[in-house]
Amino acid sequence: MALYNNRIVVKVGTSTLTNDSGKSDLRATDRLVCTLADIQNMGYEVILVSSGAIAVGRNKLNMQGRADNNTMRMKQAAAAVGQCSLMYLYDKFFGDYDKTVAQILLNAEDIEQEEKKENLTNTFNALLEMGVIPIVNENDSVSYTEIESEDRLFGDNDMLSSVVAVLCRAKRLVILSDIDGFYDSDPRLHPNAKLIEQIDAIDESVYSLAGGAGSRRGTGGMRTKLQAAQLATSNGIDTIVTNGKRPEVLYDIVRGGKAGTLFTGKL
Ligand SMILES: Nc1ncnc2c1ncn2[C@@H]1O[C@H](COP(=O)(O)OP(=O)(O)O)[C@@H](O)[C@H]1O
Ligand SMILES: N[C@@H](CCC(=O)OP(=O)(O)O)C(=O)O
Repeated sequence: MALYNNRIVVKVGTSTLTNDSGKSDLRATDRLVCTLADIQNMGYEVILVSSGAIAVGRNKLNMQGRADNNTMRMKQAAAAVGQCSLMYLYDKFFGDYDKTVAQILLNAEDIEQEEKKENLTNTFNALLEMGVIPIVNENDSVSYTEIESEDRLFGDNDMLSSVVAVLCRAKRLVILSDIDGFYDSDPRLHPNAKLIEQIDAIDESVYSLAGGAGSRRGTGGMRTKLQAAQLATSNGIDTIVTNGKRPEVLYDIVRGGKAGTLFTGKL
């Protein structure tokens, strides 16, 4: 089935939305929101997949010092609180640019069942038709796949964003990270690492260049981004990994320009 040429899915990670002390990075969030609102004004349909619920919730609950900080129940509790705060912030910032947002929380089962999948697609399409910006996250409080595991198909918001892009038949998926793109080795460990501008086939040799998460706040690292890119590109969706600290590159990206690393879509 054909892709929607003007539809774009943007995924943003915790490391872009929060600072080193775990608090919301308001300037980064506002700049991202402004760019997305502007892109929508230019005639594009925008879906945002946003992480950050656990980090924001932990901060709000002052959980940093707790010994049980990392237990599943505490992470899920933090997500329940943080998801509220995150959406409050998005609603407020997008509202400043005259935009309406919607919250969609998903689990793997929601995509696996044909009927649920169809309902979900209809909801996305109806929202986009009305000019609403859907904001998606995994429903962390009832499912722990992405909190717990980096290897599951649905195990990370990188993968979730790819699943959403396929479901909504978006032309492009942009994964905003805390780094400029995909390098020939992890730049945090190898300072001479070189950015790869374009990858046309994601095979074992590409996977062998990817390492794990860079910050305490990020999860998955480049490996989950490659898995996400593999699913999206095999459905014809161009996938771009670039730095969330410069959301303005999205203006170029929607027009087909280069930024970060492009994984070319093919059917
Ligand atoms: N080949 C690679 N190229 C770029 N970054 C890599 C590579 N291998 C591992 N990484 C790490 O992946 C991190 C980005 O992923 P992650 O920590 O999950 O953050 P986020 O979810 O915010 O994108 C980078 O900061 C980097 O340290
Ligand atoms: N669903 C979790 C995020 C999990 C995740 O994939 O995080 P990240 O690596 O920052 O994109 C949350 O909202 O905290």
